[in-house]
Amino acid sequence: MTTSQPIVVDSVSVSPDHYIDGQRVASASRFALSSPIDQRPLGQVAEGLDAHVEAAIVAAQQAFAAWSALTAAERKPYLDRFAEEIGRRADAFCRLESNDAGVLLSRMRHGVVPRAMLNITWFAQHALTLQNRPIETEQAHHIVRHDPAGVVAIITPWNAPLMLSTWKLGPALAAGNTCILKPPEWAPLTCSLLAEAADAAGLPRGVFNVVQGTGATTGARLVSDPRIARISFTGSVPTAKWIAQAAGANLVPCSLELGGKSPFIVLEDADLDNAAATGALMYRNAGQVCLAGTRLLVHARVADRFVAAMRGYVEKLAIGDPRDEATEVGPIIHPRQVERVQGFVQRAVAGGARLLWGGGPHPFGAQYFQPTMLTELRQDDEIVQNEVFGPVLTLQTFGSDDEAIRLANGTDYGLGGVCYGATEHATAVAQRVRTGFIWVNSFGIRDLAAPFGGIKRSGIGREGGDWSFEFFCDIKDVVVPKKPFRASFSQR
Ligand SMILES: NC(=O)C1=CN([C@@H]2O[C@H](COP(=O)(O)OP(=O)(O)OC[C@H]3O[C@@H](n4cnc5c(N)ncnc54)[C@H](O)[C@@H]3O)[C@@H](O)[C@H]2O)C=CC1
Ligand SMILES: O=Cc1ccc(S(=O)(=O)O)cc1
Repeated sequence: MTTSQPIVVDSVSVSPDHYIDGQRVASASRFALSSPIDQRPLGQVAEGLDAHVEAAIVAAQQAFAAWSALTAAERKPYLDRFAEEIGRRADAFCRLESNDAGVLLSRMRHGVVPRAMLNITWFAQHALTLQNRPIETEQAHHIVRHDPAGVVAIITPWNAPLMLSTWKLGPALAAGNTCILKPPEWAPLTCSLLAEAADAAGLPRGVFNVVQGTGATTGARLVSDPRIARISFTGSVPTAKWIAQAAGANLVPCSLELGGKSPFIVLEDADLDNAAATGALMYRNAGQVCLAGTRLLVHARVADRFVAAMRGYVEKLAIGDPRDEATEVGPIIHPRQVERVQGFVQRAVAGGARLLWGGGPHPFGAQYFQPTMLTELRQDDEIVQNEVFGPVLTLQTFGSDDEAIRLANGTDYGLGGVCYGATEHATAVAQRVRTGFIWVNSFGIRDLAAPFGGIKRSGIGREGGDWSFEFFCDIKDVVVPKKPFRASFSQR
């Protein structure tokens, strides 16, 4: 089948086809893509059928022999070139993701594209440290090897497709695996451009493959295949449960980075203005950020002052077209998500919650929603317990540290958290919150060497630094005795 006409978005062209074994592959079946900015149609994207998934697995298996045989040092120049080719296309990446996912163009430029490049180069560099970690004991010399696992399936969500795909691809490829990326169907374009960058960088064919398609068909087929050695998934809890079952059927390790309902604690001794400014940041990406602190827990004695300060910041937020440099909050990804967000708010209000601000659609357009804050809530309310994944926060008050921690830990999620207060006090409270990470008097400080991931319903496993490689590698201990070994049944 001949390749398809490119999709052209804001003068940027990108292929809507798969990328398998170094070739663009069209599909007889396609799905429609539209922009969250203004609901205009962007084009038709290839839907991965069984034959495409099969071809990608075969290509990745064939490429594995040569790619895995290279040393990390030999793979590094390929990956550095891959990052360079991403950088060369920076403007195109920014425009595509702003148009298909609704991410701010300014954030793409200053945050996401540099981070995507670092996701590739940092892990290529870190891989060099893996093969030289002997363990010496009196008895033996242990050579601890990090061997590539095989063909890796990478499944990513729509809220940060470029960042999250490269966050997985970087370590997976640096470890010597070959990869099949299944991009999010609501925002598939930057993943397609990644294939172009990989191609230009000269990554050997089959090392990196992209199979577009919906989750229930293409994604499900991919993760159910026993030839897949690892599944790395970021997305929702229901999908994670499905994937974990498919992985379990084949005994394939899977890494699951899921949603959150992270507490944002404001202690009585907090710098309230700073805390309020950070609070307003939780509306970034229209609240479609897994790690946002969406449950404001504020000491009762400072709650009024905190709310007044935060209201001041929220009222100034510029809501609009994400391509406009001045915009701070863009659209919600899909009409279905807008409905979902509105439903959460309506049910909360019907159940007795009070709106502090927002609560409905924003006049800028059909997929824009007002930054919203609800209060007068019970801990078991739906809106307190469930991830909205939209610009909707809740506010509860507390009277003691113990109560703050009880509320903070009182959901099934455990991804992140934020704690504002006098540094020593806030640090002590933060350490009692049961999550995978928590920021003290700050938000969003990240280092690729640090572990990232959640507990409870927020996921299984950690990404970042050594943790990524522990997942993507088969770790092997080669034990070489220091003294001549002689078999004996009495040996301990
Ligand atoms: N912990 C983290 O780092 C992050 C978590 N998320 C979570 O992701 C969710 C939003 O993303 P969505 O795209 O709505 O999630 P989703 O779970 O519906 O989809 C995520 C990806 O999984 C694919 N998929 C769906 N069903 C599948 C199946 N049966 N087999 C294989 N693949 C399948 C989709 O096509 C998509 O590529 C939110 O709940 C959010 O919290 C989002 C970003 C980061
Ligand atoms: O929404 C998911 C998400 C967003 C950001 C990051 S990171 O902190 O930049 O690594 C991870 C996951």
